[in-house]
Amino acid sequence: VEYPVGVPPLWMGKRTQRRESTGPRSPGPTTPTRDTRTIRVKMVLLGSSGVGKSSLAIRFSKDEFKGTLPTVGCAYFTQVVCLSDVTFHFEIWDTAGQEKYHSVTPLYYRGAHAALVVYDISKRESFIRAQMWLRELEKHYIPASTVMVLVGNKGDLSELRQVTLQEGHSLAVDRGLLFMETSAKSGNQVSELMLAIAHRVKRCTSEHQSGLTEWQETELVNLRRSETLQHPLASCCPSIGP
Ligand SMILES: Nc1nc2c(ncn2[C@@H]2O[C@H](COP(=O)(O)OP(=O)(O)OP(=O)(O)O)[C@@H](O)[C@H]2O)c(=O)[nH]1
Repeated sequence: VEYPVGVPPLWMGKRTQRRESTGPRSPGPTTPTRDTRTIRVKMVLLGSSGVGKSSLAIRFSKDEFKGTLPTVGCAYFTQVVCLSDVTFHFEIWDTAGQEKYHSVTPLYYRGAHAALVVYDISKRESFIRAQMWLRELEKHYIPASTVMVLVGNKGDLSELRQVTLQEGHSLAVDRGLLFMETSAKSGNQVSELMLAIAHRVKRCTSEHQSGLTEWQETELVNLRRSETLQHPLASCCPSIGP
């Protein structure tokens, strides 16, 4: 794996806890047990500008909600999700939603094991745009083994809702996607979303043998570590990233 400049690799071993957990909210994976597999998962966040991709990534990796600026190119986060017999090391690529970055986005979603298309439930336009993203992903880049997820974010803004739960659900059913409404602001359904993705990735791994990288046993340094970086090379260096 090549990491972008400034992002140190996360060392992980096979010894992890057996309880299901997703990072800081759950009791952390501080009590390693033996013989669980550790697998690296590349996950990419896509969708219009302002739908809350960065906020979701921050909520997931740090369990925080804070002011964000529009992403430039791409940002990178990590988090660990433990299932009973396997530990997933998520590498989260948070892409920029602004139109001017559209042409570089494929650099980030190629090779993704999970792709999240995010819309804002209070902005219909973002839902229409999400459908455009889904068509693009399905047509050009994403193999059947990739876990595709539709996420309706800003669920806390229900009084401003422009996209019904039923509409999101129907789109997901039509296309065979995992679907969830979340709130990065309150944290509602964010851990649940990640656990659902981990389970789906696990299932896809066994069905498709999709090339997920199993980590070799190495020194266990810190399973709870998470990193973020506003990526300085995002729009000029196609060789960065896994
Ligand atoms: N009420 C509410 N606001 C949110 C939520 N998630 C994000 N926001 C706000 O929406 C705005 C945009 O959030 P970002 O996370 O920067 O959106 P983004 O999709 O990463 O935007 P780009 O980087 O431009 O692609 C910010 O003001 C966030 O605070 C949420 O769940 N609820």
